[in-house]
Amino acid sequence: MHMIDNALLTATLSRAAFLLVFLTVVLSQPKERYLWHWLAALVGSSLGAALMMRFPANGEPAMAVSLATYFLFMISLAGSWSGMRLFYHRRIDRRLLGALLLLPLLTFALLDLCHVALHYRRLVITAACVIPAALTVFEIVRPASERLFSSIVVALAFAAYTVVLAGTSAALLLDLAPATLEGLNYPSFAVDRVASILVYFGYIAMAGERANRALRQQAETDQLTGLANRHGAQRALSRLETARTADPESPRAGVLLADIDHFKRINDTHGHEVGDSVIVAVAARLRGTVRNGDVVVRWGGEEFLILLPGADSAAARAIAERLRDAMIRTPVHAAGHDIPVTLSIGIAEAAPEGETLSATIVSADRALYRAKRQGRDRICVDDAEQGDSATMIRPLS
Ligand SMILES: Nc1nc2c(ncn2[C@@H]2O[C@H](COP(=O)(O)OP(=O)(O)OP(=O)(O)O)[C@@H](O)[C@H]2O)c(=O)[nH]1
Repeated sequence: MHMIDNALLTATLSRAAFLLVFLTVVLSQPKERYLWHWLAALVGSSLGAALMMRFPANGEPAMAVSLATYFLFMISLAGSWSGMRLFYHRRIDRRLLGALLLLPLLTFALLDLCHVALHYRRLVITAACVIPAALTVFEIVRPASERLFSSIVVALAFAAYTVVLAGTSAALLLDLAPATLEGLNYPSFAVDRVASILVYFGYIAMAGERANRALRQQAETDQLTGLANRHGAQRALSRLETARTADPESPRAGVLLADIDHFKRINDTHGHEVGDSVIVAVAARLRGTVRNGDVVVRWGGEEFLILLPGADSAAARAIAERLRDAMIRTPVHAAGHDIPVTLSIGIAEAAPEGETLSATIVSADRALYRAKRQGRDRICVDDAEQGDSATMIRPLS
């Protein structure tokens, strides 16, 4: 057996093993269309490698075998590209996909009819392979809303394919490489061995990384309002806390706890679904009233935490007034009812070198409790600077 046969045989067997693993991944998430494209790509490259074993080392196989083999390799590269587009929620241009698959084969057959030397026919196929390989790299590196760590591995693999294919094309064009299978394939085999492993595992890692992110996002998001939930708030809290600890001169941060007044009555009068709509409307109003860098959290049932990085006490009070006014001015419209909603708000300030943010939230909660006790629809400030050891709770309205 030739060395090239050995190489092809082991490449084919290892591809078949990877394929089996990948198949289980696809079947576990059958709705992810990109996985089916990548599966087609992997099947294409496995069958292509198997068919290539039938190529004579120094000659040319039957035309049908050549075309079938090159078609499978085109499926492999074009499927990688189309799968990558679907992965990033991009539309696939069917005409481009068709051209990537068929144009090289048509050109190869046409050149054969015109008795063009094998050398140049193989050049056409090799050069055509560069396009989908480079496009796949482009789909990964172009700006996207989602950056996945594991995609780097796949991008590197396709960059290697692009370089080797382009290099082989240049060598064929300049007559530097023999058009024999051995001459053409030895450099690409070495790259293919490594790159195919990166691609197979990279695909699985990309799908897994995205699924993990989605799960984490889900766990940290309140499903009713779309705001961060208490669990999700921990990340923002530790980010702010780290910044405060690292820089003793860091700006203050305002902490507000806002609670809908007499919410139980709203539920009892209008029903739980209307109650839900009120919570959603209040969440949207809170989010719409604060700045982009501020953090709004659904802290509990009808309670919201608002973190205002950089806001001193006066700024936090002004924002709390704005929130309270926004609620008073416009009743919430839900299920045909205009429901008046008021908020009680507790404020505390995390001063530089002062208490931790978690402790500040406890202070804001104390101020909120006082606002409730004093009649609701009001703002109270837990102002440590006003007293010595005891904390002053000052109602603002
Ligand atoms: N519809 C709906 N109700 C909720 C949700 N979460 C909590 N609740 C209800 O909110 C009500 C809160 O009642 P309380 O804690 O007594 O507070 P309140 O009626 O707003 O009175 P104060 O806060 O003292 O002004 C409870 O009846 C909870 O069942 C939710 O997601 N949807």
